[in-house]
Formats: sequence, structure tokens, C-alpha cells
Amino acid sequence: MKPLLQVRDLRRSFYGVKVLTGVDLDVVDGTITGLIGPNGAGKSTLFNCISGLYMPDSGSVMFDGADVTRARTQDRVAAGLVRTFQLARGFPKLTVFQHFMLYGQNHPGEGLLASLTGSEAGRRHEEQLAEEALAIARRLRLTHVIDNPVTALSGGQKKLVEIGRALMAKPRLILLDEPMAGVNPTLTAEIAEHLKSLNADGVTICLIEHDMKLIGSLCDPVIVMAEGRKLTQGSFAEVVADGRVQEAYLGGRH
Ligand SMILES: Nc1ncnc2c1ncn2[C@@H]1O[C@H](COP(=O)(O)OP(=O)(O)OP(=O)(O)O)[C@@H](O)[C@H]1O
Repeated sequence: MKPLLQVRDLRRSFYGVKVLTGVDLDVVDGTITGLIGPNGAGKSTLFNCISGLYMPDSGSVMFDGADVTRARTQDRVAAGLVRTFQLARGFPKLTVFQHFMLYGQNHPGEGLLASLTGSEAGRRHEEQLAEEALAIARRLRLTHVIDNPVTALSGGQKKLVEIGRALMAKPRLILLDEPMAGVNPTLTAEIAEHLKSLNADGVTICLIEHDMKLIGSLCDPVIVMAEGRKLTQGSFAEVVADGRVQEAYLGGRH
């Protein structure tokens, strides 16, 4: 089984506090890999280092065989390594369609300059992006809200827009940080179905989630982090039966 993502001995401290203490993990091509662990285990920091938002102090991140440890975020995105961000971090007043178009512009080989200069190539490029945006909206059942500002959407619809934006970048691996947080149960099930369907179409997914039922139904393998490193990994049944995992969660309770 080919690892699409390989993280080796990744370390990161903030103001002398060691948050990542030597993470080693693989995400295998074609999987939906779950990343769980008690609060403060370092999961989001790990995602930030993998996606290029933070630089690690040491260690390496390999994506599809290439060393991207120090690569710029946009170059990682161009290679197909994409993480979702909460809409609040972006442009809350833009519509769903505008969000999709904006993220599509980041795709490599797409002529942003051509788009801006109003050339024939630019117009074709815009049309193609618009078609992709509409197809993604259809896929995620967001067509009826495509012209609404994202602030007017429900929590679950916002999560779908975050996934849709990532899809505009044509990802090979999507890193999802709590895609179901604050989402009602009906839409949680719908988002889970979308993730399964994307995965069936060849998109590898790695997701951080606190909802264990969801992790159990979606993810194999499940990687458990504690105290800034990987504690263990296995099937959901294996990791929940592991005494070290139970200990880590109990110890992590505040
Ligand atoms: N930019 C930062 N500056 C200072 N400390 C940080 C920074 N980012 C993360 N940390 C610290 O790193 C530790 C791990 O945080 P992180 O968010 O990575 O954990 P997590 O496993 O994702 O937790 P949770 O499940 O609660 O989201 C926390 O103590 C956090 O305060």
C-alpha cells in the first residue's frame, strides 16, 4: 500500500512548549484516515505543518514522493495537498459561487493573468472554472444556495462549502479539520456520504474529528495522537480497545 503522505519525526514548539514531539505517520493512497486524540494532542498543529501554514522546527513531510516540508502552501495545493479552512477565515461576504471561483484560481496552470487581462484564453478559463463550480455545487447539493452569501448558510452548509472550495483545487489528499463540528445530525450523515463518495472517486481523505461514531463508520485506519506524537494506529475497533488509548483520553480530561 502506497503512502501518499509520509510524516517523519515532525517537531514544533511554541514559545518553548513542545507541541509536536516527533510525529511519524503515513496516510495511504485511497484511504479515509481518521486522526483522533485528546484535546491539545497536537492534531491541528500537525495539519498546519502538513499544509504549510506553520513550518515545523524539524522533521519531514513527503507528499507523493516529493519533499514538501518547506514548500509554499500554494505549491502544496498545486501538488494536490489541500486542507480546508473555516469560512470565517476567508471572505464571509462572498457568495458560495464566488468562493468556489476564488479557490479555483489557485489551481496550477490556470491563467490568472489571462483571466485578469480579459483575453480570449482568460474568458475560456473563467467559463471552465464556472462549470467546475456549478458541478461541485450540484454534487454537494448546494445549487439552491449558490448565490447566497456564505454568512447566510447553516453550519452544515458552511462545512459543505469548505469541502467544495477544497475540491476546486482538484485535490489528491484533503485534510479536514472537524468537518462535522456544529452540524446537525441529518447534515452530518449527508456530509459523511459526500466524503465516502469523494473517496470512491479517488480522493484520499485525512480527517480530525471528535465524533467517535463518525470516525468508526468512516475511517480506516484510525491514527491516535497523544502528547504531540502518534500513540498508535489500527482499525477503529483496535484503537478503542487499546488500553493506552483509553489512558490517553482519561489523562487528557480537564
Ligand atoms: N500558534 C500557536 N501558538 C501557541 N500555542 C499553540 C499554537 N498553536 C497551537 N498551540 C498549542 O499547541 C497545543 C496543541 O494544540 P492543537 O490545536 O494542535 O491540539 P489539538 O489536538 O488539535 O486539540 P483540539 O482537539 O482541542 O483541537 C495546545 O496547547 C495549543 O495551545
